[in-house]
Amino acid sequence: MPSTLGEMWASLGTTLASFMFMWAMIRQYLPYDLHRYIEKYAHRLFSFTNSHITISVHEFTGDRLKRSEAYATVEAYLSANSSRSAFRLKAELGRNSNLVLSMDDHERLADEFQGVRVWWSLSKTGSSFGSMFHHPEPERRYYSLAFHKHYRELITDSYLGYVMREGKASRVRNRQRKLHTNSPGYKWPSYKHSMWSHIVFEHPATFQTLAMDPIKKTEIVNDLLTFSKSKDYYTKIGKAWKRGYLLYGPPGTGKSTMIAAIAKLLDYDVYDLELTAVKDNTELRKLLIEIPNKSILVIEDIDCSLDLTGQRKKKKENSLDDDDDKEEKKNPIAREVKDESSSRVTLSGLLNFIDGLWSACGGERLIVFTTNYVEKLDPALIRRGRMDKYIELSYCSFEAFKVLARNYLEIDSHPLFETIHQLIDETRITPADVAESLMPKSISEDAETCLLNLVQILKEANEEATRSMDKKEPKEDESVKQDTNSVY
Ligand SMILES: Nc1ncnc2c1ncn2[C@@H]1O[C@H](COP(=O)(O)OP(=O)(O)OP(=O)(O)O)[C@@H](O)[C@H]1O
Ligand SMILES: [Mg+2]
Repeated sequence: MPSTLGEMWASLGTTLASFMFMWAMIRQYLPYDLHRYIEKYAHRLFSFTNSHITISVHEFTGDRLKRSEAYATVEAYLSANSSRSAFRLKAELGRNSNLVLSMDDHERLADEFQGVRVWWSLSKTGSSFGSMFHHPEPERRYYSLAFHKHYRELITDSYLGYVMREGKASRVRNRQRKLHTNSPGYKWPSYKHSMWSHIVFEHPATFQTLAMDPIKKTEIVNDLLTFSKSKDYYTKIGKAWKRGYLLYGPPGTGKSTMIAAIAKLLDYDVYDLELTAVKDNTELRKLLIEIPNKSILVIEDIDCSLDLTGQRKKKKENSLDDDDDKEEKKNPIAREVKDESSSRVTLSGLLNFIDGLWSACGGERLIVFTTNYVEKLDPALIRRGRMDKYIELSYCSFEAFKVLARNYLEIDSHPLFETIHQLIDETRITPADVAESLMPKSISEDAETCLLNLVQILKEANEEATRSMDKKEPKEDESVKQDTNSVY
């Protein structure tokens, strides 16, 4: 008898799942009012007779701003099962260029947990095309889980937890690191349009290949690893789980390279925020909400991204005889176009973004600013608490050179190392320049030729520096200033 009852429930479940599947297909082609009407009465009718429960997991939540983590996790969990039993699958590129399969729209599949059968289906509402009856509605996907009401507790208490755990593990296994950037131009963001667009991030830099003082390097690596394991600690001290890094130093000293190395070390995604493309503070907040955990938010060259002090605007407002202002007054359309194209992100908006209330949504997040001119930054932006760690990337030391020699020439020692040691200590040369001269320019060039190349460049740079020092001797203050800002 129990087996007959079991079979009956199973067949009822299958019928119900088939019905839901058919309905999801049909409703796309019906006018919006009609399918809402049918659904309303169908639900009422089913609630009298239905012995099954359905749980939906929608793709977008939180006022439709953010893709639901639960949805992505269910998708990952089902992807492992779907490749075995679903008939229509979609494929996406996963880690190491492997294809990851998941069920396609309007597909369904059965799963079993502790001898209980459940049914998953993927449905879609809305469509990108309009019809003669209605306007196009944005597409929204959702998974439905159907099971017999007899197993309510088992499914809600155990099965869903199991799906989440398995799904998360599968996401980690198949995850590919991505480089995201904010995409301007979506005036009316919709369900389909994320505020960010991305590509797969395969930067080869690691901390091993990064040329810098080894003690400083170990300290940074330890700091990062401690951060990534400190969830409980941050909760205990009542602080949002995030950390700010300010990387500063002359161009070509490895700031961007270090960001790539951090992403690799922690297996985080990179969100490269182009501040000048952000329309205003509201858009900035939306961008922040979309950034998931385990990510690095990067704002490069923060000193030239925007006029963050707001002073330029004030100055402009005051100077009525400014040519541009006159032009704008004469031509209101020109002003409008200018307003549209220029960003209205303010310093206070950015500070709120970093450590205001909004910054606490999500966790395990690094915020990295880079600049060539740390002294130009507003102190409010880089005070402790906002930027927790300042890292100076400077000119190439002998230790850093040794790392580059290992990377580029695969050597740990050479008779020329001593000469290079002496010269490099007296010269201000960036790791980028050293790297360039160490790179063989043809297949016939061996390590010695490359090292001689470097010796030559170091000597030239030294002579050049002495010459310019001689010239500028009388204006000592100015020369020091220029040296710190020099561009190689
Ligand atoms: N510390 C370093 N270790 C290893 N390679 C480096 C280092 N610094 C620079 N390089 C090499 O020089 C190139 C330029 O470096 P990178 O883009 O990281 O400099 P940056 O400090 O970000 O410069 P900018 O201030 O102009 O953005 C890199 O592609 C890398 O090959
Ligand atoms: Mg850079």
